[in-house]
Amino acid sequence: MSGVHGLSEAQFATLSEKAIAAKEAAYCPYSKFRVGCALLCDDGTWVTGANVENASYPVGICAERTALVKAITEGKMKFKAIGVATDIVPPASPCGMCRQFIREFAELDMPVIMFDNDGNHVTMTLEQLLPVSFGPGQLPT
Ligand SMILES: O=c1ccn([C@H]2C[C@H](O)[C@@H](CO)O2)c(=O)[nH]1
Ligand SMILES: [Zn+2]
Repeated sequence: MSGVHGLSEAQFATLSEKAIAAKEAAYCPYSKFRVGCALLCDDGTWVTGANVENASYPVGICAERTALVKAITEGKMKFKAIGVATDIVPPASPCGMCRQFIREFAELDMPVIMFDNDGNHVTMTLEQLLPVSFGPGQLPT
């Protein structure tokens, strides 16, 4: 496949647009740190999410897990890429909890594409972000 990180040029452009647009839905009155996430599902559909904070701070949820919970509960279980957008430079990367959450549902070579506020991006595979990871395959059947 031609294009960027295994995605077509059009898919990459849409991932960027959707992750950046998803920031608008953030509920982050405490941190004021908006995060948007877009998932490209393997059926070609898209799911987005944003961070949703809480007056009891630890109860808040990150954009990545919001998007994944939406997708999984819509029956979308496989993903080609995940895009994460923030308002900072250089781009933020998913927190440890989200890396493990993504690990449950993604191949280790799935690209995690992080967009900054200057129109630049950094791509890492899930395995690069979470090496020597623990996943469903390690549990006895
Ligand atoms: O990759 C990240 C990093 C942080 N946050 C959220 C959590 C919290 O609402 C705010 C500040 O940490 O940003 C995300 O959603 N994703
Ligand atoms: Zn997180």
